[in-house]
Amino acid sequence: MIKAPNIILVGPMGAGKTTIGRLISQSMGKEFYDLDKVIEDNAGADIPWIFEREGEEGFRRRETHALSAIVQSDTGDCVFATGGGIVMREENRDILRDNALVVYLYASVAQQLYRTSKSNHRPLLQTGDPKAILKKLFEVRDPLYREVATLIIETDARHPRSVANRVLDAIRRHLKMETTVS
Ligand SMILES: Nc1ncnc2c1ncn2[C@@H]1O[C@H](COP(=O)(O)OP(=O)(O)O)[C@@H](O)[C@H]1O
Ligand SMILES: O=C(O)C1=C[C@@H](OP(=O)(O)O)[C@@H](O)[C@H](O)C1
Ligand SMILES: [Mg+2]
Repeated sequence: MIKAPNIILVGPMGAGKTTIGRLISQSMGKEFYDLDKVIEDNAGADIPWIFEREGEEGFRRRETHALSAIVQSDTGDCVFATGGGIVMREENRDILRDNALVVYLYASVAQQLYRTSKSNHRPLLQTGDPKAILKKLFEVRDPLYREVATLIIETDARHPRSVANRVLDAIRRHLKMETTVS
């Protein structure tokens, strides 16, 4: 069995990072960590509260601290789901590139909008037109997701299980290629 590195999922809000991360961790028999949950556990408060009391800057500081603490200190290889803004800081992008096999879950803005429409747990989408906000974020972040990605998986028009299977197949192909080349 080829020892897989940490698998880290990146992508916009609603791409399915939390959902798919849990599914692939079960299939791979690995621990699953959702970085947003780690941040909330560390803070003893939920993300809307952190944004409210410490601003987005305070949340980003917590996000970088959680990422570096959990990814670099981790002993076994795990599956991590990150928050959609993880790629905004260069130091986060360096940590991702240096410590993981990064999977970019691509979703169109239409799908992002549809999949986030029922949740009010995303502060960035509570203050204005969510479609316009998601579009603007996507223009800035899509190139950054591609910069750190080892693999890119399309999620539109695919059920979570189908996306998870495609992620697993792509990881297996990548790791096999790596061992044959090295
Ligand atoms: N491939 C998919 N097809 C349909 N719905 C999805 C898909 N992936 C995730 N979802 C749904 O979209 C919502 C957001 O998923 P989530 O995993 O929280 O995304 P993220 O962590 O990337 O923001 C959830 O209700 C989830 O069930
Ligand atoms: O895109 C972003 O900046 C954010 C995405 C959220 O995670 P999900 O991508 O899991 O919704 C969460 O980290 C926070 O609300 C900020
Ligand atoms: Mg999530």
